[in-house]
Amino acid sequence: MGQVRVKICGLRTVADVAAVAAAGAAYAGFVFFERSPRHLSVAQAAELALAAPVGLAKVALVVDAPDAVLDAIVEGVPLDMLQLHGHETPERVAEVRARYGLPVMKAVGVADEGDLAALFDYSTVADQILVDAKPPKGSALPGGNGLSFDWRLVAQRRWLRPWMLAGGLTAENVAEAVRLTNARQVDVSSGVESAPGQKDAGKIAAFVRAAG
Ligand SMILES: O=C(O)c1ccccc1NCC(=O)[C@H](O)[C@H](O)COP(=O)(O)O
Repeated sequence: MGQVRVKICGLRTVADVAAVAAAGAAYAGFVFFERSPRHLSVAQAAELALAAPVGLAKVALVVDAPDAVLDAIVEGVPLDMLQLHGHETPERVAEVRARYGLPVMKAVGVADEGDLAALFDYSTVADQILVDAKPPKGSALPGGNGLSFDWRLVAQRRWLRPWMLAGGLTAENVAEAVRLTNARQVDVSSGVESAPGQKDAGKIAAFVRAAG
């Protein structure tokens, strides 16, 4: 594993999990959002999670999920972290942490300076922060859109909790993103795909190498 910890999000097959593990990524992300081409059922995610080697952290991504949905995911899938990728309030983040006893990563969309205060607010309650590009208005997906934001907005910033940089990262630009922001963790989905929802083992390996 390199110095920068990598999360590959939106895995759909056991072969994806094997590719992520072989590349040396730290986290594997499973998406539970029906409109996404990366959506998994609880049974599908359980199969992938059970195929993950020790040391690869398994993250379940949900969007404004009610307790009943989270209950089913947490009961059915062996997990290491929950990622909240909707409009969950800081109070909801605290509630989810307390209810499930799992670390919670809150995704925060960034487009301009005005979005930075939310990063601080969530860093007081979440275990980690995912600093992602804000989805364009009317976008079908709250994340996984392959769009970057201006990395200079978060360059060299510090928050109270560990954070990951996301949004439009690829093997070609991740080293520059890390250099500019000093991110110690990065997250990618569409940048390691050959088509929406189709992970590419070669792109995964190249991305993890390039992240450093
Ligand atoms: O990936 C999805 O389909 C998705 C659906 C609903 C909410 C969030 C989603 N992805 C979130 C992620 O963690 C992505 O890895 C992150 O937004 C970066 O995506 P990309 O710009 O495609 O690398």
